[in-house]
Amino acid sequence: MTTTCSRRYIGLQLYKYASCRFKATMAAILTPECETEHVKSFEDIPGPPSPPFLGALVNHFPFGAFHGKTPPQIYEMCRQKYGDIYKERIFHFSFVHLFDPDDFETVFRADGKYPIREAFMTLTHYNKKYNGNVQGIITSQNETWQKLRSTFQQKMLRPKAVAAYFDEQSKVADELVEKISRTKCINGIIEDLRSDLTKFATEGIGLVCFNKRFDLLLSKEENAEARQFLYSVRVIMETTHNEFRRLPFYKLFETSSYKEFVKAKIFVKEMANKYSKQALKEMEERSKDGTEVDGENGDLIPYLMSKSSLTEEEVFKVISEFILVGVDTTSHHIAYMLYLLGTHPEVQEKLYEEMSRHIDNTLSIDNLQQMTYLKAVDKEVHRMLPVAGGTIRRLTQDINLRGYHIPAGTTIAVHWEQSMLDEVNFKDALSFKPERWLRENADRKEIHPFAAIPFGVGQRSCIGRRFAEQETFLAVVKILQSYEIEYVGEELKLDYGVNVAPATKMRFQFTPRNPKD
Ligand code: HEM
Repeated sequence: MTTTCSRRYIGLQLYKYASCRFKATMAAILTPECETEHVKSFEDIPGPPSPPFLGALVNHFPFGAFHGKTPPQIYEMCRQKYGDIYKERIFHFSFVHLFDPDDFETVFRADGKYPIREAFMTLTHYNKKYNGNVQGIITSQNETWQKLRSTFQQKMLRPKAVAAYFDEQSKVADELVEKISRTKCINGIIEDLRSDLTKFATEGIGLVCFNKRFDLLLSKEENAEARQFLYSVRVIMETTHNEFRRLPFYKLFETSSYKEFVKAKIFVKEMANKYSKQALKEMEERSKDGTEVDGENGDLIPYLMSKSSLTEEEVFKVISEFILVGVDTTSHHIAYMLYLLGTHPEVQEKLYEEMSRHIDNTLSIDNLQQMTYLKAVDKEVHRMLPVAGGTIRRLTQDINLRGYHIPAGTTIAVHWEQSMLDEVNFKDALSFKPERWLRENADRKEIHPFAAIPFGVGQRSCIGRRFAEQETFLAVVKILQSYEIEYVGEELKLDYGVNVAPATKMRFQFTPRNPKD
């Protein structure tokens, strides 16, 4: 009885909290007319000099204030100077930069029916020019985006659909462990784990997209297609990043870097098409045996190609996007998790103890679900070393932020990388403390729900999240089952491209838990 009452009480408090927040947010979105006179204009928002035409881009030129600085250094510099909101103009686009979780909440709640995120401009342009303007989930907007998103989401975010890949992903994780045991030198050291983690994540995407293995981890034969594929992904990501802060000459004529991009894109597209068709053929075989194809038995893509209202071109497009955004994100995140575990032996030991308590012989989905410390470690890794430092939204309606009027059409940059390391939001923010995420920790309630959102929020948040989590958990748990790990490389440096990548070699020492290994 007491428990029921206290649950009701907590429920009521949560409801009050949520409705208060909602009212406050709505007030920020829709300011009554009588209050608008106190609202400052968009022009009043402070920010770095943005001279005509090039705008704030000039700050990145040699002798400019931002030259040679990393994006987080630039954001921090501007934040110190202008506060928790500042604006800059690049060409004719205005960007408003935000750092406070309350403001993130206002922006995401104003997302509307079709949240707009205009990133990957080179890809959008490529699709217009070379792909009959068929865009994927990442590059499309409005109704087109909604149609793609809702069709894929129905299957990709369902636990059952993700669980269907567990056994195969588990085998890939075993191969990663085997690869580590074959590669490590006599003293257990692997000089750089990054390429094996990329191969591991590529296998993961191969499974999700085509139910196919590329055999990249253990095969002794050189796989030329895979090599070309990995190279192409790199070219696409690098060009996408580099072109973002350049004049978009590629729209007028094909610059040499854009030509490379197109070549790489065509390669990925052809590969995606080839394997999608193979997967479809296999599905047809399975259907003949009477096996049901429902998109939840590891047959997601063939299902979408044959049973959804999407065209083959649309499905292929989305698949090639998954390949682009699903490999580096997951592999970098696993690298960061191993890095933080490898530099915090006490956390590693606590995680290993939890694993020993939950896993008997073979690792199952239920085991993973029960491991609360593993999930806390994962969250804390995302907080300290996020693969994506933030996201952007183009406002679909006017809002007020921090007393300023922000008109619809403005692009907002939400910098959660800064909010996640801010002492205001997290006690002892620069320390790796997974315990802060445990339910029994009273401080957890103090964490603002929008302060750490590494997969984004709302309808436009990451659609591959569950796959990425399952893959990460499998890799880390299986490695720790066999080895105690220590990071023995140089101080970690980061490379800020489309994703935040480890720029230093990921050098680890693997000490077998069982001395015979
Ligand atoms: C650790 C791994 C990953 C991280 C941290 C991550 C993070 C993100 C973030 C921050 C966004 C933007 C969210 C927003 O704007 O609100 C996003 C979008 C997206 N992600 Fe991921 N992601 C990961 C793995 C994956 C994987 C494995 C896939 C594919 C299987 C994937 C597919 C996508 C897609 C398609 C979108 C665009 C969604 C849309 O626009 O509707 N991601 N991801």
